[in-house]
Amino acid sequence: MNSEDNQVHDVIRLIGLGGVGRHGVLAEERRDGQTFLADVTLHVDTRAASASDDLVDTVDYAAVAQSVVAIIEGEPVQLIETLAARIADAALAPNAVRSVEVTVHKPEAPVGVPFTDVQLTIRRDSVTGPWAAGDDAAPEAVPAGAGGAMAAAALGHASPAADSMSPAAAADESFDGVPGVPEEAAEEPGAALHRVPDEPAEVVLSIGGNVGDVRATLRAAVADLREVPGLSVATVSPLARTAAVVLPDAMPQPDFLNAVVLASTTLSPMDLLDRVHEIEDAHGRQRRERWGERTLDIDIVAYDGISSAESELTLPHPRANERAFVLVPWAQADPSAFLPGLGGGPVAALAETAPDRTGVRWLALDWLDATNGPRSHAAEAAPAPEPAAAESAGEPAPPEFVSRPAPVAPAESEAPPAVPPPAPVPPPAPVAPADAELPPEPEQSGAGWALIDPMASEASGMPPAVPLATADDLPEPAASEFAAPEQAGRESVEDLELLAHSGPAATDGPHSPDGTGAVDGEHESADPEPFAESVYGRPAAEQPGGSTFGLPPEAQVPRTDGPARRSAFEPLPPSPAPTYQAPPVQPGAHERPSYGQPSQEQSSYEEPGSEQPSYGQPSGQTSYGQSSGEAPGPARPGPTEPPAHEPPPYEPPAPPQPPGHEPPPYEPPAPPQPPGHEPPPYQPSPYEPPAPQPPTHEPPAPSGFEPQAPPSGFEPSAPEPPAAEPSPGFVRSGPASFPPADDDGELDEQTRGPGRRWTGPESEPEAQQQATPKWQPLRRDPN
Ligand SMILES: Nc1ncnc2c1ncn2[C@@H]1O[C@H](COP(=O)(O)OP(=O)(O)OP(=O)(O)O)[C@@H](O)[C@H]1O
Ligand SMILES: Nc1nc2c(c(=O)[nH]1)N=C(CO)CN2
Repeated sequence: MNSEDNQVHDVIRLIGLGGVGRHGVLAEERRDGQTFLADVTLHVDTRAASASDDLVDTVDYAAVAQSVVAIIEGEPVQLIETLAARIADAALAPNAVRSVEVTVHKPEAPVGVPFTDVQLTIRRDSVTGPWAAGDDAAPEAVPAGAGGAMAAAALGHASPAADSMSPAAAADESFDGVPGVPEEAAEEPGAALHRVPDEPAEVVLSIGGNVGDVRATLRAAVADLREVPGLSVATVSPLARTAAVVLPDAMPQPDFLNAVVLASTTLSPMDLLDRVHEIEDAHGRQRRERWGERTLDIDIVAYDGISSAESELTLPHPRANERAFVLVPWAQADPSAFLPGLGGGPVAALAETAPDRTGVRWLALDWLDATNGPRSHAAEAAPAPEPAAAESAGEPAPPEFVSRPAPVAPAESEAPPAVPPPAPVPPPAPVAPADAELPPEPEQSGAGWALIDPMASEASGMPPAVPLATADDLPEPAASEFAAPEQAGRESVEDLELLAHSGPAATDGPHSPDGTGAVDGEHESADPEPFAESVYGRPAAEQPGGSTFGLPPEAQVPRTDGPARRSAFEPLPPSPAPTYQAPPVQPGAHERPSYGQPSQEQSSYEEPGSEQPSYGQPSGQTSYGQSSGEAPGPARPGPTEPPAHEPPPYEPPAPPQPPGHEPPPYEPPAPPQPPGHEPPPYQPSPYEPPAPQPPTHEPPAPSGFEPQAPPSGFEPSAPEPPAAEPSPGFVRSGPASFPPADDDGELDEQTRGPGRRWTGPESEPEAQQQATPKWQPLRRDPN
């Protein structure tokens, strides 16, 4: 195959796709709507389809067209830039589409002078990621320095070298060739995929699933990966529960459990792909539909510096840069990780702007057993049958017995260990390095849970991350956990499984998107607070504070160490203010420039909740193109009323400050609102239950473990102004954690726990505005 073979000039054009949308900055635009049109050009290699005459070998343009119109008519956004980007994302979704050009027309824009049209054209590529919106010239040549140093990329680590490409190499990259692919790779397309590396190549794999006993499957998958000859697993990330990212107009799916595996390999990329497919198959993976429900999905996120646009193995994975369900756990495993390729960048920074970032509900440390136990082989793990798509989630797998939760097995290779960020950020390594002392066995210490702050309020001017509790706030585990750690572990696993199966509706109570995750009504009706109950092995009512010590489920991270290690929780940072006040609502305040990435919304009004990555589903239900005004499809039954004992917001006592403890890094406030832009009334998405009304309360004492610093290797692009009045704010975990209220709008004592008060936002939309997730690395107890 010569380089000519790699030049793809085929395009499918969809012209004049239109609808009435409510996009725009002005209230009238939101209220009245206007015509938007989109022209979409799909770059597709049609050779396979022309040979086979089969639709599966190309892109179904009708499906793309419908997705585009759904986006136009769907969730309002302010800017045509945003609209165009969403359309491009949808158009890029089909595997066959290599790149797209999208022109958005807004012929009725309130310009104030006679005009014919306003147009924005953007180009996006499935490999190289976004180009600058509105750049007419872009991208005949891929811009230099855009992160495409494939060969030089120190995969998995932020490094200047990894973010640079020689101008010559960049200039040689034609848009009509393979964007982002170095010249030598373009000359021999696919050749690199079959090449055995001279020395072990660093690879990043993402694993996930949402059917069956997912945690058990992922455990077994990790064990299987460890057994692959030529593959050496170095690090396994924490386990993340994530809202399913689904295709536009697709049925909602149960939440996923996701993790990332860092490894090194002497296998060629294609051989590695074959091995991971074997493991997928061994676990009952069926490929009925793209982005469908699955027992196990293993993607090769990156393979050293290899770049490939081949559809059978695209490297880096073309959507990894926008997937929080990959980026968040990856950043936890390696805070300095760097995703190579155009559209890549520091993984931690990408995670913070990923569209589905609020879909990451929690992270679990130490989710693997020490040896991966008897289920270390795929063959030994009875694959969960993948049910028909419509029924899959309705058949929860039987509870999986797990001998004990324990730390991740030791590293086996020289692949990159977790890199501790600079002080005062603690070593984030969520998994034990090879020579790490293993934490106490559960028999000695009892099962416990680490707490993190998955989503700190940015609008409040808080430090980037404020943990939620001190060790003292952790309840003692039930005696049975000490006596029968297996049982405790089993309960946790059941819970994880339940969560993965039942979706947010079952676990997040009334704040979950209605009907998206509840599969059969069984779990949520049987146990409206399964998380809290299963964590501690006793009813929530027996927990301090009447529930899981008041923490929202998203803020809880299961850990397998116990009370003996609790003292290792870091002291809290100094309180920026003596008392909490819920920060004032600042529309748009949740948006911020993130490590050099521009934030369009900063200077203009943004609708509450629009920071949500869900493309129409603000509750973390990421569904590209789902219209907020539409019914959520054939929703599965889910609870609509708040359970009586929804976990109240956590209000830990202020801990003593250690000498020399530095205050948390400064987090800037949101820019002021331009005058005259009143927020429109809040419109809950169809996936979102009615916002409960919490009472106004005095906030609790500040809590947290320690401040967070950005992962090493990158800095914010510009210094940010100080907050006028730094608010200690509250910590919340996204919309799903918003507390329920009684009929009178008050949290009752059972709900909030004795002596606890809600101090957070006064309304769900307010909470939405204040929620922007910032993930700080989980900390492993050094003891
Ligand atoms: N980086 C990659 N990792 C795994 N598979 C890939 C990759 N690039 C291309 N593929 C190809 O994609 C095909 C479909 O993969 P898979 O079923 O995992 O897709 P998916 O999980 O539904 O979607 P997505 O690729 O967006 O995660 C695979 O058979 C494989 O040949
Ligand atoms: N949360 C979540 N959503 C997804 C996932 C996944 O692993 N996690 N995988 C997909 C296709 O690979 C599509 N959507």
